Amino acid sequence: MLIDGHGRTVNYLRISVTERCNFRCQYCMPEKPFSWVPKENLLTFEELFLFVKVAIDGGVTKIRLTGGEPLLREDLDKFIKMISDYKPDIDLALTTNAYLLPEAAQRLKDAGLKRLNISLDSLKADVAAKIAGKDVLPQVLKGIEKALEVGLKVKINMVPLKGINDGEILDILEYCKARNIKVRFIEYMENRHADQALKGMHGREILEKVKERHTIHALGREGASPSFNYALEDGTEFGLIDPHKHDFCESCNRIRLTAEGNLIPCLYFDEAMSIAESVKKGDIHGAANVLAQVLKDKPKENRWSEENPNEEKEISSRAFYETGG
Ligand SMILES: Nc1nc2c(ncn2[C@@H]2O[C@H](COP(=O)(O)OP(=O)(O)OP(=O)(O)O)[C@@H](O)[C@H]2O)c(=O)[nH]1
Ligand SMILES: C[S@@+](CC[C@H](N)C(=O)[O-])C[C@H]1O[C@@H](n2cnc3c(N)ncnc32)[C@H](O)[C@@H]1O
Ligand code: SF4
Ligand code: SF4
Repeated sequence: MLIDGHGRTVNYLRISVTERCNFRCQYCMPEKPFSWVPKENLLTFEELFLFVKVAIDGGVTKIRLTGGEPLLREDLDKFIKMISDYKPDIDLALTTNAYLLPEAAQRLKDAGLKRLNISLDSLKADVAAKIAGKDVLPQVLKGIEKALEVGLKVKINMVPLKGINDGEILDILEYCKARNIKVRFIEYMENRHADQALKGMHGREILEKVKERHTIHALGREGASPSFNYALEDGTEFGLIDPHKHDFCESCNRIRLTAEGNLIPCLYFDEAMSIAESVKKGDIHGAANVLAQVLKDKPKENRWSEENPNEEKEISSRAFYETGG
């Protein structure tokens, strides 16, 4: 078992396979970064897999591939198959913007992928284009339908933003309800890479919108997930991810690995330690030692603070496109 310095069990590894993306979401990467990590600095899938084996052997039971946009990385299905063959019962999932899913979904499923979390912020083409920086909606909707058709389990992530897509919370809920998929509304997390003019919706405001049409009751948290779940009157479930509360940090079970081999103990902070040197040498013990050190130093909680008029809001300098969210 992997236990961190605060006694929490870590069994969830999120791997960002690329920081590149085909979208420019306002809350994540409104402009192309000044420079990408050069291709030669990326770890190969064989090198990443060496660490995956260390993590699985240590006690990781859930792996999520993310990015940037993970479907931009060539041969992703081969990496999925390597992990799935090594541990067939692993909870193996992917977070994607779905743009490339229409042609990729079947391959991902065949390779052993089990679940997909898909970002869908609007059902209006012009609003989706405003958020993502290009016309994406038709392709994203096609991607969702294809994923369902091939039998992948799907969840939807929506980030409600004031004055942009805040009027669509009920529509996205209806869209998901009709397809029997769960939506999680994510509070916008302030960070230095986002468009600084954005205003996120507070979890309380999101719930108020849902209550305009539904009666809801709280179900609670699902294990160590940051999502707090609710049910509508007919049993339809949805979730709220609210990082401005720190209660889910108490049971944090995750670490993050970037495409260049930085092992990140917490989504909020800049700290990281590299496994690149070890995995490039095939040094399993070296990689395990870096993992042990990162677990030891894992922060207790993030610093996104509750709305407090007397306090300036904390802003993370971590890029979501680098950590994979
Ligand atoms: N504050 C905080 N937010 C997180 C963390 N992990 C995920 N989130 C938020 O939740 C969003 C959705 O995460 P996903 O990539 O869908 O993964 P997940 O929520 O672990 O997915 P499930 O395995 O389906 O529960 C992320 O983009 C973040 O906004 C975390 O460790 N801390
Ligand atoms: C960084 S993206 C990577 C995977 C893929 N490109 C996607 O968009 O699903 C992962 C998740 O992070 C979320 N995200 C990005 N920036 C965020 C922010 N500032 N606040 C809250 N969630 C954010 C996105 O909505 C998405 O669900
Ligand atoms: S949220 Fe995902 S799709 Fe949007 S810019 Fe970031 S990495 Fe790309
Ligand atoms: S903010 Fe940091 S400590 Fe809290 S759940 Fe996320 S990774 Fe864990």
